[in-house]
Amino acid sequence: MTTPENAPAVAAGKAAAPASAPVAAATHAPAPQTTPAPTPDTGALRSLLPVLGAHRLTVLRTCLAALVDQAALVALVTLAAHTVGTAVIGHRAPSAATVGVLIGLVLLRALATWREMDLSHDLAYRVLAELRVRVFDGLARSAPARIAGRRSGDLASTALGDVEALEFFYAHAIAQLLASGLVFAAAATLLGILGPWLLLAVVPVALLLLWSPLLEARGRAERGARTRAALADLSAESTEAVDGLRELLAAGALDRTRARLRSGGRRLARAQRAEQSWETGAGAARDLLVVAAVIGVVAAAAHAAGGGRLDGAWAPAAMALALGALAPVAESAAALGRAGSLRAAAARVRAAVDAPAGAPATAAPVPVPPGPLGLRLRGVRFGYGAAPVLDGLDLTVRPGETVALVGASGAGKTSCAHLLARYWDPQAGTVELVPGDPAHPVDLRDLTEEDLRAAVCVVGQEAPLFHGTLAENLRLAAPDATDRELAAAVRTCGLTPVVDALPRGLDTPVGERGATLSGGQRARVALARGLLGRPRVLVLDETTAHLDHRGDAELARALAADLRARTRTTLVIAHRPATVRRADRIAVLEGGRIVEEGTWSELARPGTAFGRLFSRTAGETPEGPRPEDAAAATADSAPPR
Ligand SMILES: Nc1ncnc2c1ncn2[C@@H]1O[C@H](COP(=O)(O)OP(=O)(O)OP(=O)(O)O)[C@@H](O)[C@H]1O
Repeated sequence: MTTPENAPAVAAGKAAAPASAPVAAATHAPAPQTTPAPTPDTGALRSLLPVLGAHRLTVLRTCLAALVDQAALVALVTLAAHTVGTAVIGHRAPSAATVGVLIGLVLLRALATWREMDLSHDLAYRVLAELRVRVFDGLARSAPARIAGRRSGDLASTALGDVEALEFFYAHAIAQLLASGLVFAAAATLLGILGPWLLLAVVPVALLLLWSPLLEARGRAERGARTRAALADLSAESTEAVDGLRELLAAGALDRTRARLRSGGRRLARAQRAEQSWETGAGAARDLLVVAAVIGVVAAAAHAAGGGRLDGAWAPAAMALALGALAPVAESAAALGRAGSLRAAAARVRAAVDAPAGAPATAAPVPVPPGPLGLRLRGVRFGYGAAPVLDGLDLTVRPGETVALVGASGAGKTSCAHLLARYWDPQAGTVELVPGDPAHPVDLRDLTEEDLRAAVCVVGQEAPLFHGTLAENLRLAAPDATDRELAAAVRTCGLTPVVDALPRGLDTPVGERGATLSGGQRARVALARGLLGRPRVLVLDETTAHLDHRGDAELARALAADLRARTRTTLVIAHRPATVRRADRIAVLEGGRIVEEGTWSELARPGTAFGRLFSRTAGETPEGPRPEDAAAATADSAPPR
């Protein structure tokens, strides 16, 4: 199971990082963070090969086209050289049949090249499209465990850049290797028939060519890993800079950001340069080897022809045959080398594809009991690192009840909400839904994802909206919601004036992340979105923190008046006293467990943890709220229960 401790390491496909550190990485960290180049993973490319399984026929056709392409070339140059040799030595013009075969080979080669390119790219793009979805599935399955501590640009880099980099491997390397092996075997056999001694120049060079990528594999993998890491950092840095442009501008930090981008760009350029220089050098070395082999064949063939052991017309043909056989081997060696440098990309993709589920699916799901549902956390222990955030937490919210969960900042309230949404599983204890008959609770781990999402809805403070219309955003969790239901949710959440003021009402695009709405309006949309799914358990994590006191009170009134409120169970996480005061009961979280429970009047006494909390966090004594809270609470003439 993915635990908060191991998730980031699993995610990055690299050595484990301290689990508590990563949260800050998602923000606009002032200091540049660089992704360490992961250790090259020898099996990464191989492990992605099964993805080709669904495209066996295309793989076969691609290999066949590559084989015809390479064989046609070798046959063409060999026959052409033999024709020239015959013309020079035997003074015989080529026959019409020879010319016909030469023309046929040219056409066949052109056709095969086109077909091979077409098929291999079709195969590669289909495989990449599938891999992208698998990467997304892996990220979704393991979120937020996996994405905690990873920067969104880094994730985008995996989902797009790393997958894209593998195009070469799928489009060229595989078919190339297979075809060049077969063509070389055939050409070498022919050379052996012409004169076994010719093989002495060709076979050692072929072996050397194929051995060279293995020799330099480690170095290549390390250089490739450095490039992928630099690319991921630059992608993360750029994404964060664009996302936080306003904040950077306001903080006067644009120059520093520019400097960071420049330094990231230079780091990437250095890494790419190092790869490129090596590639160029290795290419030159391969060319030298091929030329040396061809010269060897020419010398041996000339010697044999002079000694009458070889028909002179075959001497140029032997040279062409050697060249034709070795050139694809050299290309395969280049492909193998390049594949080595793709191992880092493959490792990152594999880490995403194979990411363990943050909340593994159950093998034997149980149904959610009908009727109102309460919730219960029993003996829950949970933490992100060595130290637990929640330790032996017990909390029960009865069906239909509204409980306010309060605690100092960092006490673990949001962690409770995340356990209820099953973003994580507790390390000990259980999180349960409890029906009217408390003897038959169901553990969240025994529910299907679908049932859980239908029963429990967690609305956070920063629920982002998506690019699209307001209606599309509202229907996120309930795509089949009718216009009437939409209008009702809009009314309940006090969005009617907002919708009326929009140029196209509910069909108005809200901009990326809901940029055209205010924070309070976004919070209302998030709540309406949650209500449309008709959850039986609603968890509001500082959902109304962006609203003013009046808005908060209005929303509470509307929620209480909502027909389903009688059966809906609500856990409210809030700092605002007026919000807390409306709850039926208050639970105080301190030191990882619930230390006090009771109504406002029971707890609002000096000397209680609740009293200490509110005098500290709200500048208010528990005996009496501040004037504005008192006003809001009074205005709230219809407390929920
Ligand atoms: N993904 C995470 N990785 C590591 N540590 C985390 C993560 N999320 C929260 N924490 C830590 O867990 C502790 C509890 O955080 P949590 O968000 O649950 O507190 P909270 O009571 O909701 O705080 P607040 O009232 O400020 O929102 C904090 O110390 C926080 O730094």
